[in-house]
Amino acid sequence: MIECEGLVKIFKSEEIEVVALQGLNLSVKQGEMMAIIGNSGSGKSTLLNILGGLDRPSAGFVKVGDWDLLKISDEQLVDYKRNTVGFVWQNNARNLLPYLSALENVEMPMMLTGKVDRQYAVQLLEWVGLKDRMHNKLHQLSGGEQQRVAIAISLANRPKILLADEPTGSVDTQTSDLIMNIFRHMNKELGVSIVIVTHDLTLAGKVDRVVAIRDGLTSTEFIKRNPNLDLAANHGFDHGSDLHEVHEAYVVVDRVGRLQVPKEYLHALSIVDKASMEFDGEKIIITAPKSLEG
Ligand SMILES: Nc1ncnc2c1ncn2[C@@H]1O[C@H](COP(=O)(O)OP(=O)(O)OP(=O)(O)O)[C@@H](O)[C@H]1O
Repeated sequence: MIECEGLVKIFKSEEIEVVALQGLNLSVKQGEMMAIIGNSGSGKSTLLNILGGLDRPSAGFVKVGDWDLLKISDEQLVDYKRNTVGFVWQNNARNLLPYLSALENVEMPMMLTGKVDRQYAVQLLEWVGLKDRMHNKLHQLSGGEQQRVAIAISLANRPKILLADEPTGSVDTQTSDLIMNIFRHMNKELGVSIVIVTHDLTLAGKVDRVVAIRDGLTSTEFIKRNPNLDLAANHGFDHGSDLHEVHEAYVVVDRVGRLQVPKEYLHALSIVDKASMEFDGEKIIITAPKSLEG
């Protein structure tokens, strides 16, 4: 569904050039629900904005469904944004119209594509638990309820992928759990792929696969050991828990064999620009460069 290879994004201004993504690889399957984690500035939002068609990649390869996002025309991009991807932001004011009711808000994107389907709009609001409130104006709803309307809106045009940037960033733990359950339900019910960007490890623990981004590259991949642990996630897997408790961690190796060694490891061994590497038949051992004079 999503294929990124060697994806590069450079932001240029008069004084500086920032390489936000420096050859990132990522693959997401149809129907998968996964999370992307990373520190502030690691490139998460940049990646999501490219996948959402809000920003153009600089180089590399990125395909979503049938669309090649490097080659897509401006006209096709409008179609892509309306029909292929849905977006949920932390600050939901971006997709909501305060003077309209919840139902009218969900029908708005449908109107833009000329395909209003009231029954489906009501169904979406039922799935997010707001059927009883559908005729309320947005300002009559709480922040958490508005976020749930935003999820219904993002799915109005039946996108194949839902992109969520810190979707639970400004709600309490209870609402955050509710929102994650809604995502899971939508994922199962509609088969929509869901990519959640977050720096909340508790939240990341509730999906099957987590990919960590470091310095604009995918560095580590965590895969759930036992999907049935979902149950555990809902009952007590909570604050302070570490992703490692339910996920197996893997370092990402790209097609040509590159992998990213964590900075702290390199620092601990005073490895700066080169290292020695040995293979003992079972393990690959990386050490500080062995002196040639030795
Ligand atoms: N429009 C822009 N112009 C210049 N630099 C940018 C722009 N957008 C992002 N950057 C830079 O690109 C890098 C990646 O930023 P990005 O917002 O993708 O990180 P992030 O992982 O989403 O961080 P956060 O969790 O804080 O949102 C940062 O160094 C950031 O300063």
